[in-house]
Amino acid sequence: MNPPVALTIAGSDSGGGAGIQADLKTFAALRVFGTSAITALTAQNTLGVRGVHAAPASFVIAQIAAVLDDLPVASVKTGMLATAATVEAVSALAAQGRLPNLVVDPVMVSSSGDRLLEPAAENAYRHGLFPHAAVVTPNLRETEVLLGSSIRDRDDQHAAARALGDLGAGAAVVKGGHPAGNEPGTAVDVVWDGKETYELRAPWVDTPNTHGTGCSFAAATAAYLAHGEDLRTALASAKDYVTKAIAGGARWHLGAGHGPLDHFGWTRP
Ligand SMILES: Nc1ncnc2c1ncn2[C@@H]1O[C@H](COP(=O)(O)OP(=O)(O)O)[C@@H](O)[C@H]1O
Ligand SMILES: Cc1ncc(COP(=O)(O)O)c(N)n1
Repeated sequence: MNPPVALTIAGSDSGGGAGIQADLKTFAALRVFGTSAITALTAQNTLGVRGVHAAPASFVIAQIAAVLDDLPVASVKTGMLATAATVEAVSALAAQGRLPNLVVDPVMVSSSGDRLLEPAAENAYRHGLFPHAAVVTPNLRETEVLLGSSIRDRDDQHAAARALGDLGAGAAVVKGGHPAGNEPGTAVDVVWDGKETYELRAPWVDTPNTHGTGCSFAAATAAYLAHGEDLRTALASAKDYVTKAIAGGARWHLGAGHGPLDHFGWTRP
């Protein structure tokens, strides 16, 4: 029997914690056959990004087309798209309806603080890609950049999720994995589902090992959509999966910086 197939369009993290590597591990852990189109190589580890080498947008599209022309892709996730040209080219494919169940994680900056997106690409996200997404999943900082407003508390986080929805995505999640928006002890993400906002809540895990949390949450959402779950269920399942992977990663020490997550439950007691 065939497994469901998902496609990730993202950057490579040589350190194995985020990007394409996190996405393919997440897909495999959730029993989805993963395919990939690589937008950029990064020379990266848990401490930071040493270099970025972006692929030409035309070759990103060539990879996507090769996958779509042959395999039954049920959902698509975008991560680091690196350049405005790539955001625009992927948006054009999405506009043709070729990217089903599209989860857009608008990666801009790594957890180590390094830029992963040309500033010129921000507008292409707002007006090009977002209108074709089933769901967009920015973190607090990315949301502030995209909306040009600051998020100081939970009310702001709810208003921001709604404002992102106004840009045309089917749904929006403002992830709260960064302390500013969090009540102590809880990781709160706010979802706008097209009608109302609600919260995804999970226990806060006290750990430096959060490299790849956003990638893994978005990839898990795409994986559950590929399994046929509706969006609300897929987001709840993805939140549960990423929380467990973070809790697992808190039990190991890989690298001297922000370490990776435990995608396969290897550290489970
Ligand atoms: N230390 C943590 N404990 C529990 N959940 C976390 C923690 N850090 C992040 N999360 C969760 O991981 C997911 C990814 O969020 P976030 O880290 O904000 O994304 P990004 O990696 O894009 O910055 C969200 O569901 C968020 O609430
Ligand atoms: C290639 C690549 N893509 C994405 C991220 C963001 O990582 P995070 O999920 O921690 O925000 C990263 N550091 N590197």
